[in-house]
Amino acid sequence: MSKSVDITSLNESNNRVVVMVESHSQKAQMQQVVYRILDANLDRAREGLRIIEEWCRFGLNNAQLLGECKYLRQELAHWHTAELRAARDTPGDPGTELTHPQEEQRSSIKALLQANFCRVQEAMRVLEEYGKLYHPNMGKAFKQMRYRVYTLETSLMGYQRHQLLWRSHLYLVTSPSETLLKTVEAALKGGLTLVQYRDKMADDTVRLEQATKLRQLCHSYGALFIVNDRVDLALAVDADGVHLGQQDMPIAMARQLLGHQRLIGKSTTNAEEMQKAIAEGADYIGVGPVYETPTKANKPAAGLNYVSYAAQNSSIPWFAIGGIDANNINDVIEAGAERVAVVRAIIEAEQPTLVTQYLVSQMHRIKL
Ligand SMILES: Cc1ncc(COP(=O)(O)OP(=O)(O)O)c(N)n1
Ligand SMILES: Cc1nc(C(=O)O)sc1CCOP(=O)(O)O
Ligand SMILES: [Mg+2]
Repeated sequence: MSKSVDITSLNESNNRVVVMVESHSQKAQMQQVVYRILDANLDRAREGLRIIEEWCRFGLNNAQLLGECKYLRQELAHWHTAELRAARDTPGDPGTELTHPQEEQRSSIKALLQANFCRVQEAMRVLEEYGKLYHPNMGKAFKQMRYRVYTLETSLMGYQRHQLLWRSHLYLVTSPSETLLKTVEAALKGGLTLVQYRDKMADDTVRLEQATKLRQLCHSYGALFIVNDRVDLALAVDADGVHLGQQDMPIAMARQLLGHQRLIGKSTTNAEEMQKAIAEGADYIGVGPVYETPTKANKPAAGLNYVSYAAQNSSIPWFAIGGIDANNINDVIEAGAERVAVVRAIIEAEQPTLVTQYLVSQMHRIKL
C-alpha cells in the first residue's frame, strides 16, 4: 500500500516546514472516491427527477413541466461519463442499506414530491462541489441546474394548486368549533378538496396552532388550505393561499408577499367588485351572500341574480356563498353556480361526511 511522504523544505522566511506529498497511487485512490461520489449523486438526481417527471406526465398532464424534467435528466446523462460509471462499487457501498423511517412512508403526493425535490437539490449541491475536482465547468453547470430545479419546484407546486382549485366545486369555510379538526377531517373523507380557516375572534397563538394543524390535515388528504384575511398567517403556516374581503389588504400587496404560486381569493357582492377583483389578478372570487346568513350577519343578500351574473361574466373560478345548504343548493345550481362555499352546512352537520358527499355529488351532477 502506498504512503504519503513527508519531506521538509524551506519557506520564504527560511523556516523549515513539512510538506505533504501525495504519491501517485494515493492520487488515483482519491480520484476514484470523487468519481464514486459523482456517480452516486448523478444517479440520485436522475432517479429523483424521474419520480417528479412521472407526476408531471401522468398526474398533471403538463408538457412544459415534463419537458423541463426531461431536459434536466439529459443534462445529467451528459455528465455521467463512462469513467464515472466505471468507478461504481455497489457491494462496497455502506450507504445502500441505510434508509430513514420517513422514506418508508409518504403522507401525500405533495410530501412525495417535496422529498424528491429535496433529494435532487441535495445531489446537485454535492455534484456542484465535488464536480469542481473533476471538470472546470462542472461546478458552474450544476449550480445553474440546481437553480432550474428550484424554479421547477415552484412552478410545479403553483400549477398543482391552480389545477386543484379549478377541480374544486365545494369549499368549506370554517367557523370556531370544539370539534374543528374532527369535523374538517370528516368532510375531507367525504371528498372535500378546498378548506378555508376562518376565525375572527381567536388570539394569534390559537390561530397559528389551529391553522398549522389544519394545513397538515388538508395536505395529508391532498386538499388545498386557505387562510381568511391574514397574509402573514398564511405564510407562517405554509398555506396554499389567502382569502381577502373588500376591507382587507389589496390584492396587489398580497401578491407581492405571496408570489404567483399561492392562491388569492376575493369576496365580491356586485358586478363592479367582481370586475375589479378579476382585473387585479384574483385567482378566484366569492359571490354572495346569496342568502342572508347569521354567519355573516348584517350583510344584505346579493341574491340569485348576482349568481346568474357571475355565471355569465366571470372568467375565473367563483364560489357562490351565503346561506347555502343541502335544501337550497339546487336553486343555486339552477341560477348558474358550478361551485359553492358553505360554513354551517358542514360545520354544524351531525354527519359532515354524508353532507359533504351529498353536496359534492350535487355539484358534480351539473357537469354531466
Ligand atoms: C369563499 C369566501 N367568500 C367570501 C368570504 C367573505 O370574506 P370577507 O368579506 O372578507 O368576510 P370575512 O370572511 O372576513 O368575515 C370568505 N371568507 N370566503
Ligand atoms: C363568510 C361569508 N362570506 C360571505 C359573503 O357573501 O362574502 S357569506 C359568508 C358566510 C357563509 O356562511 P353560511 O354558509 O353559514 O351561511
Ligand atoms: Mg375578510
